[in-house]
Amino acid sequence: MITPVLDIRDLGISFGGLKAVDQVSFQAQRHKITTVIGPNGAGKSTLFNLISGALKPHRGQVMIDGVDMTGAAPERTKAAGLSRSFQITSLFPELTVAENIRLAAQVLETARRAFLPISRSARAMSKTSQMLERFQLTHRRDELAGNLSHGDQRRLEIAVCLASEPKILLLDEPTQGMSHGDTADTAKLVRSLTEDVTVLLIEHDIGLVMDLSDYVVVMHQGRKLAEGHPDVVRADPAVQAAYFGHH
Ligand SMILES: Nc1ncnc2c1ncn2[C@@H]1O[C@H](COP(=O)(O)OP(=O)(O)OP(=O)(O)O)[C@@H](O)[C@H]1O
Repeated sequence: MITPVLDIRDLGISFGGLKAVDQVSFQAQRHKITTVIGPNGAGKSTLFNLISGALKPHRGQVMIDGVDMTGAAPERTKAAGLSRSFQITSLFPELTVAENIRLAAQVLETARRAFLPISRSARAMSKTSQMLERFQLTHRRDELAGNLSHGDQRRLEIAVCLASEPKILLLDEPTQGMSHGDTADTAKLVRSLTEDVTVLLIEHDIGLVMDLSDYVVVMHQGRKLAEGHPDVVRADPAVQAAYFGHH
């Protein structure tokens, strides 16, 4: 049997009496895009916090590539190959575009080489150039990250996440606040990421979800309401009632 890269089993957490995530199970298949959707307050961000280790679940398990990482701190899930991009920008605005990427790529150097001067961090330097080119940011490499447009910042954030060569990328609304053109470019970019990583996405733009996702998990009031291929999920009457507001 093939081990799923991410296996969520019966995951749950409560805040006071509120079951924010309740008995949620699903698997993300390697090099595919799995998207978590659901109305506001459905538990999507909490689910991401449980997977990345920002929150410890009260029940259930998080398996990364067959290894039990339940409740492991974010540094450990990161070392296990999980990288997360936040809704709120997490770049260093006072560093250049290239420096932001190189900092993340520094983990590729062996421990012995990690503290070498920048000019001798060969792997990190080459990864940085590769990311700049792939994300069409080479012409902006020496610009301060804080001076980039919103769309470019979001793309840089994804480049930073990818620079450490993770197995799984958690993207929380990568197109939020983007123009129509930037959204289309980012969708293309996210699709191309599956060459390298497995993508777990939170996205509100339902058109984008249907275009982009290989698999959709629908959450509602903390629970998994449905899962499957985008077309199957869209046709599900329970999903239509809860999410699209139809009856
Ligand atoms: N730290 C917390 N303490 C108490 N309640 C919380 C906490 N974090 C989330 N909640 C509650 O848990 C529920 C799920 O919230 P969550 O942010 O995960 O939903 P979401 O699906 O990501 O929503 P949105 O689409 O609005 O981002 C909500 O009712 C929220 O108010």
